[in-house]
Amino acid sequence: MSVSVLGAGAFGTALAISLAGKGAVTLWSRDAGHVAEMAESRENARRLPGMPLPQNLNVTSELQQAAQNRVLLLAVPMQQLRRMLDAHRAELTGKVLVACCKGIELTTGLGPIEVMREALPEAHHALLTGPSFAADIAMGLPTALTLACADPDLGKSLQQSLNTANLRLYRTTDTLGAEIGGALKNVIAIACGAVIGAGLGDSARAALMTRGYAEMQRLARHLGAEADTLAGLSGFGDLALTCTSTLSRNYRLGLALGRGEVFDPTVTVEGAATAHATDAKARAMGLDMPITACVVGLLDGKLTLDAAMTALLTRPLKEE
Ligand SMILES: NC(=O)C1=CN([C@@H]2O[C@H](COP(=O)(O)OP(=O)(O)OC[C@H]3O[C@@H](n4cnc5c(N)ncnc54)[C@H](O)[C@@H]3O)[C@@H](O)[C@H]2O)C=CC1
Ligand SMILES: O=C(CO)COP(=O)(O)O
Repeated sequence: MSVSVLGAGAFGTALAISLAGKGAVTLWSRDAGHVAEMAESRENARRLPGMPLPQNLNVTSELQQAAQNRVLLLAVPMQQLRRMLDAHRAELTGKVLVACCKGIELTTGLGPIEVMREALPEAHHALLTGPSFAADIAMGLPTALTLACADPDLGKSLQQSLNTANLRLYRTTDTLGAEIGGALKNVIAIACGAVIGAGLGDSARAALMTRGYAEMQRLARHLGAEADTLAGLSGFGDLALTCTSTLSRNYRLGLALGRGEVFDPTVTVEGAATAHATDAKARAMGLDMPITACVVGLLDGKLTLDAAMTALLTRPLKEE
């Protein structure tokens, strides 16, 4: 099955490089200048420098060309997904769309699968998510991800097509659980970065990861996802990676917050919008998500880290 990747950011480029080990791949960017640069240098110097593009990786800014393939990986940030679907409805109708983004849409509270179902019901939908840094994938280092698809037959077929020499795919039909895991781990990673940045120690981080995981499961159960999905790569796996590595942009934003430093606003940090979307959704549902609420307070400058820690440490005592 031939594949195209739409969105030539770090992740899209890394996936295209890995998939090119199996056969021809097309990588689309909306920016013709960027495509010309990549075609000339055989590198995506803007987003994934130092990783050569294999010869059978074709770069294009013509969506019609990329959309000749049936399977399209959508590797744009979560808050851009709907805009992309709306802009290219004609070309994307009837295709197999695999969202590769992590987050909750700010305006609707929906995850990537739900946004695709709403915006383009005339397509087939799946989600690729889990612990992986773009640079690791592009370097050929071993990685395992979750391929979530409600249709079990399509899920099996995508698992075969998208599995590569260094990208091992596990599948699930619980798309909601996979969405929640991938989205919320970024929020908890911001919190973990903040406590480490402020010098509050590894024990505090372990507490936040564990109680953050409880928050993720609470939301998943409330929305009808399978709590077990959260124990897999898309939840626990990605939480472990993102909360402990300075390669993570979400964790680095947290570090900057904890140190009182400014963070580059042009960097893609999915957890910021997702924290706001999740906090609003949890409040509307009457669900207790105190770490997410604290992250929102920190991001908005309405809560100091000291105040956030006091708020978390003085909550009523309860069973684990
Ligand atoms: N970078 C990584 O290591 C990983 C990223 N992801 C996820 O992949 C998604 C994308 O992240 P990155 O590639 O890292 O971001 P990035 O910031 O490197 O690239 C995003 C790309 O999307 C393009 N884009 C933005 N809006 C667009 C639109 N409306 N239409 C077409 N193209 C558009 C931009 O031009 C840019 O090339 C995020 O949801 C992220 O969480 C997942 C796993 C690993
Ligand atoms: O999702 C990722 C790792 O699985 C990448 O993390 P960041 O978006 O925080 O860089």
